[in-house]
Amino acid sequence: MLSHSYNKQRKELNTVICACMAPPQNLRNDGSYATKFNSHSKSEDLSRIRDSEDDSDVLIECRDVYKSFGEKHILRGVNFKIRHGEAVGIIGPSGTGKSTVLKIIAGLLTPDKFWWALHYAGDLFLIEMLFNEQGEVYIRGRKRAGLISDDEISGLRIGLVFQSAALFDSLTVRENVGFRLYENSSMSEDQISNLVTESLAAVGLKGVEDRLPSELSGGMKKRVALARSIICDTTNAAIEPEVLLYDEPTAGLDPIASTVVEDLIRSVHMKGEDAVGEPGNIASFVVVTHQHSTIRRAVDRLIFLYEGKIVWQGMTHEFTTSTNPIVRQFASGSLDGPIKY
Ligand SMILES: Nc1ncnc2c1ncn2[C@@H]1O[C@H](COP(=O)(O)OP(=O)(O)OP(=O)(O)O)[C@@H](O)[C@H]1O
Repeated sequence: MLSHSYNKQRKELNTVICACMAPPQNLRNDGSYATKFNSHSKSEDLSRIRDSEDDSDVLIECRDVYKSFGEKHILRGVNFKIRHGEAVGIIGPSGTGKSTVLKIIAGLLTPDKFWWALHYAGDLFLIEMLFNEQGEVYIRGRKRAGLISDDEISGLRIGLVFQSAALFDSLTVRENVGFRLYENSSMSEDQISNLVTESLAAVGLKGVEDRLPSELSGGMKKRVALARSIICDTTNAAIEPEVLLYDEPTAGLDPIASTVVEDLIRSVHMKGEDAVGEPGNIASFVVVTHQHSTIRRAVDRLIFLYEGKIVWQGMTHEFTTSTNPIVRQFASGSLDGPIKY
């Protein structure tokens, strides 16, 4: 039974949650559902994937993406591809635009090269504005034209798991986890409730369905957010390939809780096995993180963002042996080097 708070606030919350987590549906223009991808074998060499000329397995591509906030030019031509089956980390100094990249991929922000500057000339303030090319985001080879409501983008669900877990305080865990299905599926409350319990079990939580977020620890909240991001409509005929974007999933957690979350992220990936022994349903994932343990444990490939550009890409094991001075300084935490604070 849904709580009074749920019914009272569902309209307002639906607006928010659609922006935060409801990904584009898996419908093609002709109304049919997109088909499943071919899976890569577990032993596939990711460096070969990275260097492959064949782009048929590219799920997301950022091509020369720019983003400014007023006079702050944050992204200055970002290029990378995320392929089916990949586990990718985005790292780099604070304020370099990592979260901004995730929000652009998720459709919460659009790339732009619009900026303004305020000049003072005599008694006058002059505002200078400039529009220019903005770069492009491609989802399975199709250019994203607008924000997340853009119906043209189909065939790939993209979920963003926020650093803060972003649970709705007045809703129970069940309502938080099942929100997307309560709003967008034809499933009964009982069916959704069963799926919620399954999703919670997949992330190692039991018997918390009726609790409010305020009754959970920080680590439990992150797990609930993860359960919310992996729940899917089982009455939907097609299994939708899905990409999850995690924004600093282990920030603020103690080392053991971090390990739990890092393993959970791996477990819901298609190459992993969740807490109840089922294969994960996440095709690829991208993690923004500052934590070395998360870099080592949760991802296979790294993208290093610095001053709005990608300055290094490599496999995780190459990170600590890189001769790139920016990467070396970041990996060692040294105050000496090209990165200035
Ligand atoms: N909506 C916004 N309006 C104005 N400035 C913004 C907005 N979002 C981000 N910024 C600015 O853009 C810059 C990059 O922010 P972003 O959160 O992407 O960095 P980050 O690399 O994820 O940083 P951190 O590692 O500290 O989380 C920061 O200077 C931030 O203040």
